[in-house]
Amino acid sequence: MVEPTHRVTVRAPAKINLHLGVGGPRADGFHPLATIYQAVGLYDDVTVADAPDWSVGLTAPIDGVPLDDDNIAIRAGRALVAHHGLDLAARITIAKGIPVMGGMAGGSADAAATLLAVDRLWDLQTSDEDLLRIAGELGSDVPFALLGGTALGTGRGEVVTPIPDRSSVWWVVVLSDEGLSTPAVYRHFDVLAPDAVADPPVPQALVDALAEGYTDEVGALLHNDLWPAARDLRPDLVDVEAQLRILGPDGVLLSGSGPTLLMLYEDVEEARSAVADLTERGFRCTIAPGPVAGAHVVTYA
Ligand SMILES: C[C@](O)(CO)[C@H](O)COP(=O)(O)OP(=O)(O)OC[C@H]1O[C@@H](n2ccc(N)nc2=O)[C@H](O)[C@@H]1O
Ligand SMILES: Nc1ncnc2c1ncn2[C@@H]1O[C@H](COP(=O)(O)OP(=O)(O)OP(=O)(O)O)[C@@H](O)[C@H]1O
Repeated sequence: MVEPTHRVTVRAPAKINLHLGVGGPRADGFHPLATIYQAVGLYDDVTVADAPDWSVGLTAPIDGVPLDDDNIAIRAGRALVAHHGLDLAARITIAKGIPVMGGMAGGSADAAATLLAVDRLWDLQTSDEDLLRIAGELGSDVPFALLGGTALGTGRGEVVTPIPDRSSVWWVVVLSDEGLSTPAVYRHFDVLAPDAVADPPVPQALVDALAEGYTDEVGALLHNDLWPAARDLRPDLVDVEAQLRILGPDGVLLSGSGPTLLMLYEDVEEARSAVADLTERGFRCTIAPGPVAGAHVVTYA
């Protein structure tokens, strides 16, 4: 008789920040945030299978993704097993669809996917509260990758509250050949904004526009406090941003800590023609819908 394969695959989305309000650094070095997250349709698929030891691999090699204990997916797997006081291990395989070091939280998506996959693999029945807490300990963006949809993020980004979003939009994701380091962007933010407030305000007008599904207003209200720091570190982004605005999208935005840039479209045909135009001019870009679901099981065997 053939032994059953014990294997679970979880899909987790990329995120963008429709609003990223950043305050001055706290005593622990992290920055207080008031952010509106949205999950968008670029995904990593994470498969976990019983194994004698923890290990991680990619379905295709990608520079910049560690394949040792530094990989956040292994840290997530170990953390959940330790939480339950168990001595179990898994082989983790990641199929990456989210750009690496693009400010779209690819590593965070892998951590969230691994938490859910490991929970299901061994039927650990972790409560949502515990999963979100462990996620927050792994990284500021990880809880949102579990939640998906559109949400308010506070604290250092790890405290997430779903908000109503009746918009249904298309993002043209304009990639960069080189990544940007998140800590470096935050450090430069501190230089540029030494008087940043301790408590950045919730962007109520954007919250209301999302609840009503008014894409035009959402486009006009997109905002990222890290943009001045990112464009200082990567001056080439200034010209790219200007070229994107000329195409007349409903909005343009730096994704998280960058360097990925985003164009907002309500109409998918307009988004497609922007991609065709930009591709012809040598840009690397793709389309992603938003909002989409958070981490979810796709296969169980
Ligand atoms: C830029 C964003 O993606 C916006 O959602 C996040 O703020 C970054 O989230 P993340 O990559 O999950 O960040 P973490 O892994 O928690 O922290 C990485 C580093 O980013 C900086 N960091 C992150 C979050 C935050 N609120 N303040 C910070 O200063 C710190 O230097 C920290 O050492
Ligand atoms: N599973 C993983 N996938 C990608 N990067 C990982 C992973 N585990 C650890 N890392 C490390 O995390 C760093 C950030 O990678 P990631 O692709 O998550 O960046 P990002 O999308 O800019 O993140 P964020 O938007 O959360 O700041 C990389 O330099 C890489 O060394």
